[in-house]
Order: sequence, then C-alpha cells, then structure tokens
Amino acid sequence: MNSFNHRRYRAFPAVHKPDRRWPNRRMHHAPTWTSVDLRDGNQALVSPMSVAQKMEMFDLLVRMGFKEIEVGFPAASQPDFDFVRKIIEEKRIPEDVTIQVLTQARENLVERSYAALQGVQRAIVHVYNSTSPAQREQVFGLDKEGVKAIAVRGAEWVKAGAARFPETRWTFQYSPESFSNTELDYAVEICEAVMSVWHPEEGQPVILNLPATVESAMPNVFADQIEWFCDHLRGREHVKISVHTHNDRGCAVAAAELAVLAGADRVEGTLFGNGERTGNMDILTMAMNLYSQGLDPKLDLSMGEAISEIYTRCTGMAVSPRHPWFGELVYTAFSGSHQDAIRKGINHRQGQDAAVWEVPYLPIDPADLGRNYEAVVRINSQSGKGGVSHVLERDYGISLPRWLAQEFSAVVQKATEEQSGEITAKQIYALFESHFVKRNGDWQMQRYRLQREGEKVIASVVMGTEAHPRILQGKGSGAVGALVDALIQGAGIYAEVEQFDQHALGAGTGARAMACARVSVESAGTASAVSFGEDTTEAALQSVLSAIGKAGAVVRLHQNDAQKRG
Ligand SMILES: CC(=O)SCCNC(=O)CCNC(=O)[C@H](O)C(C)(C)COP(=O)(O)OP(=O)(O)OC[C@H]1O[C@@H](n2cnc3c(N)ncnc32)[C@H](O)[C@@H]1OP(=O)(O)O
Ligand SMILES: CC(C)C(=O)C(=O)O
Repeated sequence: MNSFNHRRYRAFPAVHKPDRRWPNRRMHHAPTWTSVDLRDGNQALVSPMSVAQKMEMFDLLVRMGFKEIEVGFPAASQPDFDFVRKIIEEKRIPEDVTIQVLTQARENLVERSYAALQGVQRAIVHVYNSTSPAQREQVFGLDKEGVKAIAVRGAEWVKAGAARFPETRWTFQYSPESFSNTELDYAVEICEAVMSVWHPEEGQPVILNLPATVESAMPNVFADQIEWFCDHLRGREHVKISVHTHNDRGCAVAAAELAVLAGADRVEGTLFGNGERTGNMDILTMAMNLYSQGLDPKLDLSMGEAISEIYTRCTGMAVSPRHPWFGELVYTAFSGSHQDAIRKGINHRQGQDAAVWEVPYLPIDPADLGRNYEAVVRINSQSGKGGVSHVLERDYGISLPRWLAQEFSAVVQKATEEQSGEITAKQIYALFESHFVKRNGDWQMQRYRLQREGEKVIASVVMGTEAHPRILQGKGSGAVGALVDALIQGAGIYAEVEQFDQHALGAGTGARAMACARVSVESAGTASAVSFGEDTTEAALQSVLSAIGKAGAVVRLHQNDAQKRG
C-alpha cells in the first residue's frame, strides 16, 4: 500500500447557506488589527524571544500603529511574565494601545495572568479552550457539555479576577479554539454560554475570537462559517467578532479578508505571518492589500526595511525574497518584456505624481515602502534591450537609440549567459565602454575645422596619433557627409553611415554631447561606435571615425589614387 494515499483524508463539508451575502460586499475600511507576534508568533519560534527582543518588537509594533497587541502568555513562562511586568512598570504602553494576554481556562493560569497585569490601565484578558470534536474527544475526553463547562468556568475565573482590579478597564476575549473545525451550532452555543457569564449587553466589552486554528478548508468556507455564526449569535450587536486564521493551506490572508466581508470586525495576525507551522495570518500582506486598493490600512508600513530588519533580528526568521509586498525581489524585474513595460510606464508618469498609480508589473509605487527604483530593474540572461537601456539611463544618464540598444542588448545577453547570473550596472557600463566607446589611436580625431561653401560644408580633420597624424579634407552637405568624403579622398575608405543619432547630454556625465554611428565599410565590415564630446559635431565626427576603425577599415590609398578611382 502506497503511503501517499489521498483516501486517508476527506473533503471539508460545505456550509449550507443559501442566504450567503458576503460575496457581494466590499471592504470600505481596515478592520481592527491585533498583533499576536509576541504570543502566537513567539510560541512557534525555535528560540522564543528574550525580554529584550520582545521589547524591541513591541516598540516596532507601537511605531507601526498597532492599537491592540497580545504581549504574551504570562502564566506560561517567566520571560513572558517579566515582559508584561516590565512594560507596565516602565510605563512603556502608550495611552492609545491596549495590551492583551492569553490564558488557558485553568484557574491557576488565569490568576497568574492577573498577577502579571496588576497596575495596567487597560487590558484584554483572552481565555480559550478547544471545541472541535477531535479535541473534545482526544484532548479533553469530554462531551459537548463537559467542554462547555470548561469555557464557562474559564469565563467565571476571568470575571472574578477582573473584579479584584477595578481600577483597570478590562475587555474579555474568548476563543473557541479550533472554531473552524467545530460544529457551527455548538460554537454559537458555547460562545453564548460565555456571554451569559460576562454580560456584554450590560456594558462589559467582549470580543469573540473565531480561529481557524488549523486551516482545513477553502477561504470561502471560512467566510460562510463566520457569516453563519454572526447570523445565529444572540446578542451579536454587543460583541466584537474577531478572526484568527492560520496558513496551513496558504490562504490565511484570503480567509481573513473574506471573513471581514462576512462580518468580522477585527483580525489577529503577525508580521510576515510568523506563527505555528505555516504561520498565522500575515497582517503586513492584508494591510498592504487594502492600501493597494486605495484604503487606509491604519498602519504605517512605510518603514518597510526597518520592519524586516527588526523582525529578522527578534525572531531569527528569514523574510522570503518573494514575500508579498516586502520581499527583496518583489519589485524587481529581470525579464525583458517586464522591464520594457516598467521603463515605459515610469517614463509615462513623469510629472504626474498625483495621478492614480498604474505602472505595468508594479502593483504599487515601491517608493511607498522605502524601496528605490535602482532595485526594480536588474539584468540577467532573461533581460532585453528595454532593461539594459533603463539601467544605462538610470545610472549613467545615457539614452541609447533603439537600433544601438538592440545591438548592445545582444552583447549583454552573451555576457550574462557566459557568467550565468546577474550582471551589475557597473559591469553593463564597462561592456558598453569596451564595445562602443573605446577606440584605436589611429582613429582618434585630434582636431577638426568646418567651413561653409555655399550649400556645402568643407571638413578638415586631423586624425591618428600625435606621432603619425593624417590630414583629411572633404566636402558634403553636412559635417558627417564631408568626413565620409574626406575618407574617400584621403584614405581610400568607402564607408556608408547606416545609422546615426546624436543628442546633447544632461548634467553629470562630464561630456556635453553623445553621438552613435553604425557604418559599413567596403571590403571591411559593419560596426557601431559611440563618442562623447564637448559639442555635437565633435562627438558626431569621432563616432563615425571610431565605427570605421572598429569595422576593420584599412587606409589603403593615397589621395591621388582615390581621386583617380572617383
Ligand atoms: C492554538 C494555540 O496557539 S493555543 C496557545 C498555545 N500556547 C501554548 O501552549 C504556549 C504556552 N503553554 C505552556 O507553556 C504550557 O502549555 C502551560 C504552562 C500553559 C501549561 O502547561 P502544563 O500544565 O504543564 O501542561 P499542558 O499544556 O501539557 O496541559 C495540558 C492540560 O491542559 C488542558 N488544557 C489544554 N488547553 C486548555 C485550555 N485552553 N483550557 C483548559 N485546559 C486546557 C489539557 O486538556 C491537559 O489536561 P490534562 O493534564 O488533564 O490532560
Ligand atoms: C488561542 C487561539 C486564538 C489560537 O492561537 C489559535 O486558535 O490558533
């Protein structure tokens, strides 16, 4: 029997819900976010955070704008207890932030949780017990009534504990752990039993937190469960409904989003989805999803890099380069057609900063998360002329004409294939220089002079080395034409300029003009060259000479022979 056997599993039952309404809804504002990094995230780490690491993470969460933070399970471990005491005693909790602690529904643990919270201005005491059939049977060995009794007793201990500290504003939270694997009518029954202890209808703030402790179904099923629960809960209007999804099927964010459409007011999750197994719901992703739809996420995520850095330092977990919105590579294009479209899209936006963002392949402006554009286009063997041109423009202020970009992109492509990996902007520029700009001394123009004679231009050019100068003179309708003529007359070189472009350069390049020429030379070959010069004429003449030299032209004739041939 093959152990990879799907018959050991079964389909998750659908919720019968002909009155399903959530698919037609839209999100209009962010839910209340509750970070559980310091509890659910922490309990899943190989090395749970030290007090100092928790402190750094807490400060980050506060800076990001979280107003509710589950700071630990103080009854479970001394560092968790100490951390809660520290932030209370050192008054590290801002006025508008409420801390939350988790406890099992066990009297000694509830008591210890209150001991940790002594003196806090405001707090959420979160009590839980599992309710699914598997947990009832296998963990508690109890029937539905027995498990309900655990929840009710837990609620009573929470209420009694709070009564001992009336100076604190308490919110009570109950989680029927494994809610999404629990019969819906039983989940409602047990939550109503807890509410009958806490009396939210009399003003006691109460949160019912509905977890997909292990994600076992598609997100639409979870949304149905939430809508069903909200529809059937007596006193729904007196409680906040929270969701706490996990990522076992990779859909924690989707499940939380649909749950909000289905009626949830509040969402628990962690940065980068850290948490048990495949993790918790990733608040960064969900918040950025809202942001990218034009909604205020009510969190400041602009310090993207600091968030990744502190998270990595405190948790010891890595951020995947493909992580939605925050991964190192998520605003990077290596592939040619993407680069071409990004370059055109960014150019299209010039001067329209306030316009709605619509750049191909970039769902948001990377600068919003502190990313710079340098990282957007990177070159490897999958890249094309658009990307190569973009890098030269971006980093060196050099714009290549289309025909030359095409030619250069083949040069870069060959280099990337040979070194099988990414090529840096500096390497690209070095290739550009060695292929197009570098010239042989014989083809160096020393000086030139132009004279007008009616419609014609007469060019006098001195080229070659200082030791062996060659003087050429020719006539044409422009400077380049006159040079071509001079080469025939003085050097017996028959060249045709196939492509030519020149333009003035922007500030910062050190030269004021750039010219690009492709020439074909009779009995030699075809080549392209680029020249930078003080003025456009100098650059133009030099680019033609360099290309002729590169094509392999040989100075064959004396001036008189050339004249005979002409
Ligand atoms: C889905 C979640 O993330 S829930 C949060 C889980 N987080 C953690 O567990 C992290 C911190 N936990 C701990 O350090 C420990 O579990 C402690 C300190 C809380 C408790 O430790 P211990 O008492 O030694 O044991 P343990 O956790 O194994 O307890 C299991 C017992 O508690 C019972 N129990 C488990 N959960 C609950 C609950 N929520 N409410 C009441 N009883 C519970 C179990 O049925 C079991 O009872 P049994 O001993 O009669 O069989
Ligand atoms: C305690 C509860 C909310 C929990 O962490 C879970 O079910 O995953």
